[in-house]
Amino acid sequence: MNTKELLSVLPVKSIKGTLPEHVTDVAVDSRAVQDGGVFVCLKGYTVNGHQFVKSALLSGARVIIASEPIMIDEERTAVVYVENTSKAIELLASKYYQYPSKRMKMIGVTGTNGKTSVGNIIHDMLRQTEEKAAVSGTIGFKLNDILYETENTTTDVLTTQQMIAQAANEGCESMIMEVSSHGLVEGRLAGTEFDIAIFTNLTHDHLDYHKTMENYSAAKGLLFAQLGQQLDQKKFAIINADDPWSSKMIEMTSFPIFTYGIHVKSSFQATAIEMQSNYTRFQLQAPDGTFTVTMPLIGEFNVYNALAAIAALYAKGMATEEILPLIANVSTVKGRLEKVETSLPLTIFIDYAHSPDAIEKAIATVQPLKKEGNRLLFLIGTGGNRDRLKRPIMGEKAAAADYVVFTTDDPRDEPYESIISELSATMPHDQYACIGDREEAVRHTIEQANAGDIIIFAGKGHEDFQIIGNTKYAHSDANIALEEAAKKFGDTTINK
Ligand SMILES: CC(=O)N[C@H]1[C@@H](OP(=O)(O)OP(=O)(O)OC[C@H]2O[C@@H](n3ccc(=O)[nH]c3=O)[C@H](O)[C@@H]2O)O[C@H](CO)[C@@H](O)[C@@H]1O[C@H](C)C(=O)N[C@@H](C)C(=O)N[C@H](CCC(=O)O)C(=O)O
Ligand SMILES: Nc1ncnc2c1ncn2[C@@H]1O[C@H](COP(=O)(O)OP(=O)(O)OP(=O)(O)O)[C@@H](O)[C@H]1O
Repeated sequence: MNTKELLSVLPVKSIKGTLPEHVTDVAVDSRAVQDGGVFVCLKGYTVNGHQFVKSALLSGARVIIASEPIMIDEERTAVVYVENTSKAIELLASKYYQYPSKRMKMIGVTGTNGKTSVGNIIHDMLRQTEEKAAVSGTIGFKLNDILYETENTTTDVLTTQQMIAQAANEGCESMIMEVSSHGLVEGRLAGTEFDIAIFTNLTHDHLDYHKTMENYSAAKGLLFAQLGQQLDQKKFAIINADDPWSSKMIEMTSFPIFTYGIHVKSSFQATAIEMQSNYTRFQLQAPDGTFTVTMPLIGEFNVYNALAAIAALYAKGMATEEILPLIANVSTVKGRLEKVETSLPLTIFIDYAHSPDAIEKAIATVQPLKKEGNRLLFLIGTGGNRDRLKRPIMGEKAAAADYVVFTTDDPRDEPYESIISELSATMPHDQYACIGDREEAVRHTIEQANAGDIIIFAGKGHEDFQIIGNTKYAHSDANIALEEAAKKFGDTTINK
């Protein structure tokens, strides 16, 4: 790209050295710099990117964008000084990738729980219609059925623009993005023009970062503010009317709103909900009529997720009648109350619940499936070095199960003891165990289970690793559970 054109979006303080006519790439990580590229030095939480200029130069950087003095040979590499490099990359990222979000319908999903579920349900329904679509979020970046790994739920601004450009270049008509509150606050969505913004819910999580629920709600609200002010465009907000924070989100935008809910009168309202062990049926009042919806997703929380997804497709221009066969065929989302297929005399679910509300919802969904005389066993862990305030509340919610195993999730540098003692601090009954090592905890859960029992292994969902210290170790709740259960129940026909 022409260097002057790229830099034209920046409020530049000064330039030292001679700018090359063209640059080949833009990078914020010295390890990703291309020969002839630009390296932007970002001050992170852990390290200061200005320290890595040498390594960027070795990889062939021709332009350094910095806010701190850089001592280099300006003959070969120019230094562009700006006030704030984090702000600079917000402007550069979309300029470099040519504002790719304008070429697709962009659907953003925010909320404490349900982002991955709603995003993947919408993506699955669009793919059923043969529409080319991409989805990004906690599970990764899925484009044309290929899944690429990503570091965060909402990736850094440069990766975000690069993914959107890749999706647009490969002919996608739509892209669904999970939008985290961290991503919004840190400008990772700068330059992303959303057409549809969805709010799932707001409950206790991430207060280590946001401190108060007010701050947390303001962060989520940014997605709706980011719909912008060009009111001649066809944009929509889709809001869970049953959530007490819904009015906060509604206040943030002037674009038309579709609400959804079960208890409050909404544009898309579910009534007469019938829950079965492998499907859910409900009556749907939609703006274009009343319909019966049958879907293979279970639990009241999935009724909310389905309503949000139906409303998104409606806002995108489909009639509700056309959407119903799609929701009837939708696949279960990986690691979200996902049943493990096995001939063992146990029902095992793998789930991603790691907030108090998600734990409550997962247990409430599965309890009614239990037969008389059987128990629901619930294993729950939580991450180390993260929101500690939520731990006792998680324990309190987990107590609704008949037997609880408290363990760790990604303990990182935190000792097992503090994690499990805080999780179990509010247990009102004695039917529980505290086992720091997650593998041992999974095996213990199976030891405790009797034929006919139901088990939920929560917190790891789709993840196939555990982070202990700084290392990622391979870990699968399902594989360990099946191996242990096969020993106990003498079953050898494991099919996960
Ligand atoms: C607290 C936080 O948000 N941290 C994010 C941040 O990391 P950081 O500030 O520590 O980065 P850093 O390591 O100090 O690096 C600073 C700069 O130096 C550069 N560098 C670094 C090393 C090197 O050799 N060369 C080099 O150039 C880095 O590329 C970077 O530009 O920038 C990284 C790159 O974008 C993110 O991956 C990282 O997310 C970490 C992994 C994280 O755990 N974040 C959580 C809090 C988060 O964002 N979660 C949300 C919500 C999830 C949910 O809803 O549950 C999410 O969207 O994922
Ligand atoms: N709408 C919902 N309301 C409450 N709980 C939900 C909802 N949808 C899913 N859950 C529960 O929360 C867990 C996480 O769901 P999901 O991954 O869809 O949420 P998320 O917002 O993407 O989470 P994260 O931000 O951690 O990636 C699920 O495994 C399930 O237990």
